Amino acid sequence: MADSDAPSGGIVEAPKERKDFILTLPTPDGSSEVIVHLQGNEDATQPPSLVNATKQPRESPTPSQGPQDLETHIILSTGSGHNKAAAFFDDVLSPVLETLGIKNISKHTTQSVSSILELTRDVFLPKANSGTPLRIILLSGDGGIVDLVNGLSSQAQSQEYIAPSVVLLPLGTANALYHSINAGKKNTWGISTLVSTTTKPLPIFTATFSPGAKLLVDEARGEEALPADGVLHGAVVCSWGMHASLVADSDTSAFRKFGVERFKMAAKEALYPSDGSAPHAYRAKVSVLKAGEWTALPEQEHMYLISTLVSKLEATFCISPASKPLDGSLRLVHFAPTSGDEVMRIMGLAYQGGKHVEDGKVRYEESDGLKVEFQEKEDRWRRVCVDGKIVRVEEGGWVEVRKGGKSVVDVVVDDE
Ligand SMILES: Nc1ncnc2c1ncn2[C@@H]1O[C@H](COP(=O)(O)OP(=O)(O)OP(=O)(O)O)[C@@H](O)[C@H]1O
Repeated sequence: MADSDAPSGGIVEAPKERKDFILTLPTPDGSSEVIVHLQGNEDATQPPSLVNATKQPRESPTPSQGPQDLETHIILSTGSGHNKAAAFFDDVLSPVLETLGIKNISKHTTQSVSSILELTRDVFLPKANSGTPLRIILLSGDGGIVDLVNGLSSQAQSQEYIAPSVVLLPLGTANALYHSINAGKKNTWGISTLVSTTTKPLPIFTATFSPGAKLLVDEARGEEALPADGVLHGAVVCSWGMHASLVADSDTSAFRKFGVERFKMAAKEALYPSDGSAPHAYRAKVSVLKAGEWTALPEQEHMYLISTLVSKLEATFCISPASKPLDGSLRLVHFAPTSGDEVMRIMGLAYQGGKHVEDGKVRYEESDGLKVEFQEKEDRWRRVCVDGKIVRVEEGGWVEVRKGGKSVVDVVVDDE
């Protein structure tokens, strides 16, 4: 999408150009290198295809430092994005791994919405707790990583706990974490990190909900209890107001097939109600935590409220330009109710490298936490988004977000 006329809600029209690119990866034993030739998709939001992967001896072999000795798992999240994880594995990843000589990988294919959480609790957590270093290659969107984080946080970690290393391959819709970690770099779809040995702890936040809050599942047809302590962990954003409503309203299989367009479609309905009324003004007492002190915002009504650990919500949608990859800072982005056109204008600035934060209507600041005490009667205005998951809070309830919490996974990043 042309930057200047981007609609709100995180929508990008893909550039219609095809670009080939070549990656050179050392084999884990250091003796050879693999030349991976990929053909970019015309639609840049869709994964590339493999032209070929060829191996050649290295001019000066380096001693083995690669990740070949680690127990490695691959997760294919078949419900993510355009449902391309399994095809990407077969057509691209599997031949590349084979040429690299990386074998003995356990492959897990999701069968349901809870597959990653169950796998994490049943397999990864016990291994990590017993001190086994794990490498997990994750083909999913942000939902996969948040399931890993919550699964690994579901019980106390042992003294021997070793945080699994996670290689992120962005096969979801928005892939906010991946695009934020790799901001300013060429999108290699994570292939460049397959043999990296550099890892960084993944910063997280905790969102604590008032009793009775429920996780909405199955296109909001069902609901599940939250963990007993009411805590969800996130690595991307916690939001309420317009952003959470757009994510929730467009999380149906009917909308999902449109990719990132789904947010735009939901935005039209939310910002221009068919009865001609103004967009909903979300009512709550909102407080911000800084240096141990809570301060209430002067506004009682809100439109947009996000607490974010990342800079980008999509490849080109920069919600927090001051956030640096994996720096652990939490930032608030907020504005009060306004017209649909104004929301479109402000959100359009986010596509211009995050210029919305310079707009007089937008509050943008670093904080240590956020508390929302809801003053809404209708359920639909009390929906909170944690990294794409939707939690409905009870009437009179609240959510409190705080940065920090024990990092339970390390993210594999490009070796320098
Ligand atoms: N086989 C499956 N059946 C049902 N649900 C699935 C299946 N595989 C994955 N899912 C669910 O689909 C959702 C995919 O979320 P994920 O965040 O990975 O992708 P996304 O929403 O397209 O991307 P993003 O969050 O980056 O926009 C998750 O809730 C996941 O549990």
